[in-house]
Amino acid sequence: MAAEKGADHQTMEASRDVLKSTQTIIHEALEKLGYPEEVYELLKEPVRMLTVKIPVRMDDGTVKIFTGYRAQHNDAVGPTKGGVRFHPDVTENEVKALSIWMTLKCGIVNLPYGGGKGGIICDPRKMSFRELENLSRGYVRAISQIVGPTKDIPAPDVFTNSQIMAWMMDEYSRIDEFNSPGFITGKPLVLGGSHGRESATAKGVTICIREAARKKGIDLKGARVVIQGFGNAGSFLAKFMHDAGAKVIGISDAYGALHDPEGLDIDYLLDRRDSFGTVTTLFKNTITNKELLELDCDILVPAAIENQITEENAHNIRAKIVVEAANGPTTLEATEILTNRGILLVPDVLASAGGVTVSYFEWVQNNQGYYWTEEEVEEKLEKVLVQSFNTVYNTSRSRRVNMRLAAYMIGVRRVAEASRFRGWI
Ligand SMILES: NC(=O)C1=CN([C@@H]2O[C@H](COP(=O)(O)OP(=O)(O)OC[C@H]3O[C@@H](n4cnc5c(N)ncnc54)[C@H](O)[C@@H]3O)[C@@H](O)[C@H]2O)C=CC1
Ligand SMILES: O=C(O)CCC(=O)C(=O)O
Repeated sequence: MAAEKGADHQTMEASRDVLKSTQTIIHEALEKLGYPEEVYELLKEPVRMLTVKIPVRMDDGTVKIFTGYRAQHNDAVGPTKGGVRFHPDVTENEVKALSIWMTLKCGIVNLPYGGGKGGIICDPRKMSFRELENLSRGYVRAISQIVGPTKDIPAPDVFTNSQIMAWMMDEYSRIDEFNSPGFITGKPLVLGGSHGRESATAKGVTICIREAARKKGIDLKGARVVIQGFGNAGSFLAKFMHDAGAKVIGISDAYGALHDPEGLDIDYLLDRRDSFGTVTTLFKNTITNKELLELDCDILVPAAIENQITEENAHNIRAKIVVEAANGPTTLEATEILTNRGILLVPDVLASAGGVTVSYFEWVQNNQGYYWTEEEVEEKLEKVLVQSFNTVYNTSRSRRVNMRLAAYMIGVRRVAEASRFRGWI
């Protein structure tokens, strides 16, 4: 019995290894497209992975050594692109998987980039402003040889923001001896940021929710929405859903969740949340993140971290549509369970691509030195995401595969073709 339990545990651990599960779907997508095995061999891991040690003098005078990563999945299509995550649970495999997802996202929304991603094992919620600045600058010094406006362009992700992008841009500009706004995206507007970047991920998710709701015949007005995570993606999304007339009945952060079947006071929560997306600590009547995911609702949006919907809770999900704002929130097994139950799952590599799309717009504006209005940015984003949603949806119907596999087929084809034309495979 004990041995059986051990085996079960191992299977569960494997199903939560985001790199392994991504590799499994890439393999399946390439097989469906008829590519030979060597294409998989090239695409199953990043072509480059740098691990760095970053010494930071802390406010108490001690020196702490942080570990950071930068993964560059594949640059056949163009320079690599993707955010930097500051989180205590960052791992090498997670960063690798995140970089692969960036390649797929860029392929799906048709951006001239490959995928990259970075991460530092740290807890910014427990660090001072000065310590965070030193860590951000130290990271850029450590990875400076492999990044740059035409090589690999970072951006924000979990627990990083426009201030951190500004420090990183300034540090790179010193190393480059040049003012280099195109080195990084998600910057403050005064430093060459783009209108609409801050809310872009949530805008993209909103467009996907709207399109998915149409397909399912759900009216957004009055629809009950649950959102896990109240940071950049989750909080803007709550606002957009509220503005669209939906009822946001549940939200959460790393410490717990809030539920009100009549609809939460989103404006109040937005006003009270801190810069790390924490708000539930202000309340007594909280529920757990686990309970939040299983609430009766029409639309569920995981917008926090990986492996939240698993084979353990997928049977209990009561939403009609699940739209992944977070990267990797649903395991392979859970994807199958939800699909078999007739729940429409809009995958991360499509639903969360609004962020990198407007990052691309920011980079284009930096390169041309001419800036667009918020309306121009929004109009362009709308076009890209509606088209991408329909391409993935139609592929999933015509090839009789779920939306995740359809999205992978579209994303992986682009990088495979670029690698083939370059003569790499
Ligand atoms: N910021 C962006 O432009 C993009 C973000 N994403 C993805 O969206 C997700 C959220 O990212 P952001 O909103 O940018 O991050 P953020 O740092 O602004 O907010 C993160 C939110 O998740 C919560 N959280 C953290 N650890 C948690 C845990 N263990 N359990 C439950 N909640 C937890 C935090 O309390 C916070 O509310 C991530 O998966 C990220 O990779 C995807 C595309 C672009
Ligand atoms: O804006 C970007 O370049 C990347 C955003 C990101 O890291 C993501 O989509 O996961």
